[in-house]
Amino acid sequence: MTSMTPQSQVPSPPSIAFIGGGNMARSLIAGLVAHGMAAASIRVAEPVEALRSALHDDYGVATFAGAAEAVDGAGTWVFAVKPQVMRAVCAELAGTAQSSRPLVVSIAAGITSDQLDRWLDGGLAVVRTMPNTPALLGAGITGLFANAHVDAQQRAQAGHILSSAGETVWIDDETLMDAVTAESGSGPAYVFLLAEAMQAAGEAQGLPADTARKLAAQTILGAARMLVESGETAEVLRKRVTSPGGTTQAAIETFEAGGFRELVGCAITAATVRGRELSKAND
Ligand SMILES: NC(=O)C1=CN([C@@H]2O[C@H](COP(=O)(O)OP(=O)(O)OC[C@H]3O[C@@H](n4cnc5c(N)ncnc54)[C@H](OP(=O)(O)O)[C@@H]3O)[C@@H](O)[C@H]2O)C=CC1
Ligand SMILES: O=C(O)[C@@H]1CCC=N1
Repeated sequence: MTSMTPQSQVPSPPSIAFIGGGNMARSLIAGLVAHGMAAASIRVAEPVEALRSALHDDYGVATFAGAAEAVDGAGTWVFAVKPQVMRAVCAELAGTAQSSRPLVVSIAAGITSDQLDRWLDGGLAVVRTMPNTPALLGAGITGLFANAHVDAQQRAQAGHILSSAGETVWIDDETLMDAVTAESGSGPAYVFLLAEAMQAAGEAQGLPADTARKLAAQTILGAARMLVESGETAEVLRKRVTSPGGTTQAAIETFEAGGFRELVGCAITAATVRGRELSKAND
C-alpha cells in the first residue's frame, strides 16, 4: 500500500533554514532566490508576523513562528538573530543539532564559532560569517571563517550561500573577524554618514536638498566603481582628483588637519572592540 504525504509537508532537500527573518536574512534570501535557489528549499523562523508575511509574499519561502519547526529537515542552518539572543536560540535547538548534524552558518557580530559550537553541544561544522547590507543588491562582501569540523563540501555550501549576496573572502584567523565586522560589516553606515555630511554641507553652501542628495549619492557610487573597476589604489585615484592649488587640495588639507584618518582609525577600533565585547557579554 502506498501512503501519500500532502505536498505542503514535504521539505525539498537540501533545504536551508534561516533562524531570524530580519534585515540581513531578508537580504540573503533575496540573493539566493535571485540566483535561482528554489523558494521551496528555504525555511525561515521569525517571531514577527509582519516579517513572516512579507518574506512569504515577496519570495515564496516557507515561514514559521518557531525555530524548531523551521530547522526540521534542513541541512544548513543560518543563524541571523541578534548576538544578544544567540545563546538562548542555540539552547533551544541543541538537541536537534546533535541529532541532525547540520552545517551551522552564523552572521552574528562578535559571536565566535567556539561559542556557537559549545551552545549547540559541540562537534558541529560552523562557519562564522560577516556580510553587509549591500547584500540586498547582490553588491555586498562577506568575510567567512570555517571551524575545524567544516569539510570541503560544507565550505562550498557556505560560500555559495554568501556569494549570492556579493563577493566573499575567507579569513583563516578567526580573531580577525571582529576587524572584518568593523570595516565591512559596519562599513556601509560610515559611507552613509559621509553622504549625510556631504549633503548637509552642500545644502549649507546653498544647493537645493534634492540636488545635494543626488550629488552626494552619485559621487559615492562613481568613486566606488572607480575603486573596484580601475585597478588603481585609492591613493592614486585621490591624487588624480587633487589638482595642485585647487579646490580638492583645500578640502583634503582640511580633512587631514582635522585628524580624519585618525578618527576613522579610532572608529574602526571602537567597532572591533565592541565585537569582542559582544562575544564576552553574551557568553
Ligand atoms: N544589519 C546589518 O548591517 C548586519 C547585521 N549582521 C548581523 O545579523 C544579525 C541580524 O541582524 P539584523 O538582520 O540587522 O537584525 P534584525 O533585528 O532585523 O533581525 C533579527 C530577527 O530575528 C528575530 N528573532 C529574535 N529571536 C528569534 C528566535 N528565537 N527565532 C527566530 N527569530 C528570532 C527578531 O525578532 P524580534 O525583533 O522580535 O526580536 C528579528 O526580527 C545580527 O546578529 C547582526 O550582528 C551582520 C552583518 C550586517
Ligand atoms: O551594528 C552591528 O552590530 C551589525 C553588525 C555589522 C553591521 N551591523
